[in-house]
Amino acid sequence: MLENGHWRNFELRKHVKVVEGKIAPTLVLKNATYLNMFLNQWLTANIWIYNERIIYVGDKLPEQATEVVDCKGKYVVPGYMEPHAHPFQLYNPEVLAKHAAKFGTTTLVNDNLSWLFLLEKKKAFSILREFDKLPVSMYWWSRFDPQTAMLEEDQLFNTEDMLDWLNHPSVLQGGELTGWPSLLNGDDRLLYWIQEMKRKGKRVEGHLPGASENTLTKMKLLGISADHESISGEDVINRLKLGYQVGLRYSSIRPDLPQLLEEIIGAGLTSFEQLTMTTDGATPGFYENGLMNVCIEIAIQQGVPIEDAYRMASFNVAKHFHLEEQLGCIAPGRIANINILQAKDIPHPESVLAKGKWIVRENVEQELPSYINWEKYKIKPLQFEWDMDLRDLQFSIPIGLDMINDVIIKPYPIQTDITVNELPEYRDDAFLLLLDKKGQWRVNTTIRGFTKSLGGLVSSFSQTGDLIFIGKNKQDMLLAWKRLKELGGGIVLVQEGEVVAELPLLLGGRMFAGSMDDLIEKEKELKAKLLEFGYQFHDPIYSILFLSSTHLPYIRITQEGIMDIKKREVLFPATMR
Ligand SMILES: Nc1ncnc2[nH]cnc12
Repeated sequence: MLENGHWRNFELRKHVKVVEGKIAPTLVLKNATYLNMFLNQWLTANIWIYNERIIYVGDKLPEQATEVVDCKGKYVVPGYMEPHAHPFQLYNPEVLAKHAAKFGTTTLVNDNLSWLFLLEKKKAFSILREFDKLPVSMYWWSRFDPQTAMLEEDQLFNTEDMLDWLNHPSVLQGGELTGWPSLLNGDDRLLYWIQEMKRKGKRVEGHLPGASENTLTKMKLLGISADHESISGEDVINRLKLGYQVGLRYSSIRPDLPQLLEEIIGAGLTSFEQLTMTTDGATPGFYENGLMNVCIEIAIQQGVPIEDAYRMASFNVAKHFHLEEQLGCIAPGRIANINILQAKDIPHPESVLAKGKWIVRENVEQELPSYINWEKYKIKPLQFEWDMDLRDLQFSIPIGLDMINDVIIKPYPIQTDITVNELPEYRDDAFLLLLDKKGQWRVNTTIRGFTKSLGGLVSSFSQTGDLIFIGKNKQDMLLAWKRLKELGGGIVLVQEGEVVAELPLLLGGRMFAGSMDDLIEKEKELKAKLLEFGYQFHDPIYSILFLSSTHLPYIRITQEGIMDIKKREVLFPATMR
């Protein structure tokens, strides 16, 4: 069995016997025109697979094989790799992996932040092992900071645990480093973690939107390997120049890939070796047609040479993470993650193999079992042993949160009377409350731009797992809370005393327990309702998630209180209940 990308000695001996004709391959892809990454050419060969591994690629055919598939006239490429997944965006990592695999993305390199909030370290490591059983290759990051102001940050981020995380064989990178300002300001603990990561030969991902040449240079000196925050061709080229690996983003909040490619190609760039593409944790609806297959299609359309388009979503990713002996190419010894295409320039595979297992076969999806027993990890519907009431809905502070776009928020002086039970529709303000999931504290303010008329929203999906309430009407907000408790977590919308939309998140209050297709439908309904009630932007799920995210400007609502991001100062502390 494949464990962390390695096989046991006796299995390696067996693999050699397959080449010697003493053991039959489990699958042979005959007459396959495949993209050879080392020659950067399409070659024709027979690809022998034994269980999870590619054993032989060449002219010979075995005397026997369990299964032979004739690939004449087809094109065969390595399974696609998403280098930068946030696998907890309403979906859960298992469901995301299965969905991605249907479209040919069979490796995900995943954010670990939600594990830190959901499970203590031992349990988290145990669930990571369970993820090794998926046919999709699942790797992880090790975050260095919670990207919010937390009351008990040291419990999640301390050197002892960090060293265990960065030593973990499934962990390929540190970061993404959203807390880079404190690194620049002299945080030597952070620098130590980064250096340890680099000593292990692993990468460190930056998070450097808008960084100047000066900042990019300093971050390189401090150990940052890569960055995916470019929003212009110039950003991309500035990063490439300094030796960064650059991720071109195509996500629900920043679908920049087409423009980035147009600009870098326009600027004369002809080498794509240092580039990857990422969907950066898009919200479910954005994934309707897949992940990296969609990015490759865009790259081809924008004029990237076809071979480079595939490389950006496979071999370049593997090389960046030092995985090229295992993934990202079709050659002996690699994990059998392989896509079969009907044409070179159509990256949407008609057949997908992951660890040698059919995920899709001639456009027919294969049934996959459930691999993760969430109950075992006590990741289940939320239960609240406390209640809330009108006393929690007291608003008096003078500063509110003004949404500039999906994720940028500025402070504003509140000029509306917010001591009332219902805020009038002709004022933009809505009540905003962050309520401790354990019922100990609360932070009350207002928000502009999220809704014009919605009575009440509650969400247990949030950065820290605490509850976010937004609404115009206190009774509707209380009813939303009541429904959330009945459901055991999720997002609930109430209008004039009626629940008008709900999205149950029964796995720890932050992840959907059903299929990706159902989730996509539910998210669409929720979004349509929010637009109806005057949500002004594109991605309400991200707006909710990032309300507490201190890596974004200018003001946030956190466990500590209302925070001024630039000054790193709590403007109005949380109230004890
Ligand atoms: N920093 C971040 N945290 C969580 N989800 C994200 N999606 C994109 N960036 C993210």
